[in-house]
Amino acid sequence: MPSPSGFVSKWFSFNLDVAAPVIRKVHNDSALAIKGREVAGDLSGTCLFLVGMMGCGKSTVAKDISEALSYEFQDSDKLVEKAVGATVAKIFSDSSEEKFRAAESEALNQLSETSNVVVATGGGAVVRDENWRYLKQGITIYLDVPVEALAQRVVAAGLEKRPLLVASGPDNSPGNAHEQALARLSKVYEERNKAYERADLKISVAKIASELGRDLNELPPSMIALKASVRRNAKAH
Ligand SMILES: Nc1ncnc2c1ncn2[C@@H]1O[C@H](COP(=O)(O)OP(=O)(O)O)[C@@H](O)[C@H]1O
Ligand SMILES: O=C(O)C1=C[C@@H](OP(=O)(O)O)[C@@H](O)[C@H](O)C1
Ligand SMILES: [Mg+2]
Repeated sequence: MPSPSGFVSKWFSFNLDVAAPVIRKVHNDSALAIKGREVAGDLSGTCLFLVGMMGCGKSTVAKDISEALSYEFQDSDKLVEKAVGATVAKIFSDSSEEKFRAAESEALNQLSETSNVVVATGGGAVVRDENWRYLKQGITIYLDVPVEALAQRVVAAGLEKRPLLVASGPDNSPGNAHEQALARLSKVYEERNKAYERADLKISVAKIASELGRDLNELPPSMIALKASVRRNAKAH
């Protein structure tokens, strides 16, 4: 039978193991809330636009930032779906990418005239010059995530939601779903890298993970949101 003191120390070490992630989350959430209030004062209503590759976490992280700032959250893909009356995948398959891009530009145009909104843009929003006129009405934040991690996430989430990663016509590309997604994402990244760099602020998720000694995929979105919260003068660089 274990001694009472042995039992007590075992009990506490067990509970610390279980509680550590919870404590970290509570700590992180309250740090985000404090920083949110501070940053919201500086922003005075200026919109934030998150840009970056498919799967980098724009939709997830933008929601956390909006809550911390007491801002509204909008996802340009959702606005496009509402305006067209079809899912992104359906717009691509039944109409064309061009139709999707036109509706995306219109959604960004409307969002650029609002205030107190954090916007998750679609990964391709940075490609059209016209869109930068809208994005630059607010502060743009590039969430940079390595393509290897993007491939894991988009395959896990299901590729059907991201038509650009699904082969059109007979697919003769070698490899499994992960390898195919990785190859397509790498190509898209090559084409868009420079456009993402036009953002006012770049958040390297790999760098945050390495500074915190954490795995890239186990970094809570709220922690990324904390690093991505900006001051008004972020536009100056
Ligand atoms: N920090 C994170 N760590 C691990 N997975 C994440 C993280 N942020 C988002 N994800 C997951 O990655 C996938 C893509 O996220 P999402 O926010 O939709 O990206 P985006 O809008 O940039 O395409 C989702 O399944 C989401 O749950
Ligand atoms: O990179 C792209 O061109 C796209 C990204 C998607 O949004 P997410 O970046 O939220 O996946 C969506 O807008 C559409 O499938 C096209
Ligand atoms: Mg999204």
